[in-house]
Amino acid sequence: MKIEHAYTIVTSPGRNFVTLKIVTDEGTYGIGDATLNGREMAVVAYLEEHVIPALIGRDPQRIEDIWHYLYRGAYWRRGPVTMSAIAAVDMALWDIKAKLAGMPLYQLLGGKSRDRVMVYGHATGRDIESCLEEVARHVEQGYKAVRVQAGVPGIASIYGVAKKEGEPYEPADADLPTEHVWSTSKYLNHVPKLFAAVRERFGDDLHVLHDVHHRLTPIEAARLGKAVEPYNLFWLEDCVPAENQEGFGLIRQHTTTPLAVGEVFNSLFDAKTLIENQWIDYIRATLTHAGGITHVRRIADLAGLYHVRTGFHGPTDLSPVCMGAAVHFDTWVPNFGIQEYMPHTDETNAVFPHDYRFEAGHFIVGETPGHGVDIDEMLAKQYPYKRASLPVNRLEDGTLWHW
Ligand SMILES: O=C(O)[C@@H](O)[C@H](O)[C@H](O)CO
Ligand SMILES: [Mg+2]
Repeated sequence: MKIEHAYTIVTSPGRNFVTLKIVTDEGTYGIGDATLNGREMAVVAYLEEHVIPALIGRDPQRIEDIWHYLYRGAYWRRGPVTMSAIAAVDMALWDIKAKLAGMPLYQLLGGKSRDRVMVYGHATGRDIESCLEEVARHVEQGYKAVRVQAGVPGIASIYGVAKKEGEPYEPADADLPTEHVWSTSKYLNHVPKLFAAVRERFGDDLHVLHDVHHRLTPIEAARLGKAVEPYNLFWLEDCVPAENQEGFGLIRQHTTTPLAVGEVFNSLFDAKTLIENQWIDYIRATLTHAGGITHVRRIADLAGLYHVRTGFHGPTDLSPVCMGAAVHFDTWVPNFGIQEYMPHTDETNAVFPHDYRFEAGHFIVGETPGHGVDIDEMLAKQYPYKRASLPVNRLEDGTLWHW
């Protein structure tokens, strides 16, 4: 069996998605998600110019060999563009292998470790009261876990909170990056009040999460972790940027609030020190950005040795292809923690028909052979690419510098 052709499909049914399709000489095909929010076309060029020509004629069943061929063959190791491109190939090849076996992907990985996977949704609001209403709406929909992000008095707009009341939070900006003004002191004073209000209204059982979006220093994050301890967070996410991994060691000395990190990681080596030192509790690397199933499986295995569980990134800026593959992975992986879930728009769901489903705060994996997600290429053509970016923060005096 040979890879006969492969190509990328760029579509924007509400936001941009990049999909790689690999077709074998026997007619079986697989698809992989290659979406890198705000840098989409860099991955398209990487795939089209460098990866696809090297795939033609190879045996699609040799997933492990192709992974190492692409990783080592690039010479320039790691990086989000490279690893997203490799991930898309890997996801498509696992899709093909599972289709050839006539099995849903989770069966190839080792079968079910659980019947359903818990997800968390996003509640955001301009202020505490409107945020609590959004939490209530999620609870009514059956969610057992909710990420809670509210506006802060004195900060005009905050990344992570919906720009318009009642609309879902959209991570990307149209066109070029917007700039936000950030006040660490106002934020740190406000977050404990938000979680006090959440516990007061919803009681002890609801799992609550919070994302800091890399905006604090280690000692500031330590203070926040301590301050929210009474409210028993499921996790505190990306409380500091993770390039300085020892920063997590400092945070750890001060708080028992569980820590999650890794949505911007693209390899095992970004997570290795954090895991081996038991400085984190949840690893958020995604299949799409960290080299696909073949590589994320290695991260999960290392994590399992140190009691670190998975909590994969699952925003709207990853396509249903990634979500579908992730639900199979989550159903199998022994050290599963939770899965993030931001529902896609109806337009996106129509372009990417899929068989995973949401039920009572969980995802239920499908039984279709492969990862269970397809793409309607005719429909995809109706939504041309639009440039998008992620915003930046400045401190109140205009300073952009912030590790
Ligand atoms: O809030 C989150 O963790 C996500 O919205 C990420 O910021 C986004 O997916 C980046 O592309
Ligand atoms: Mg995040």
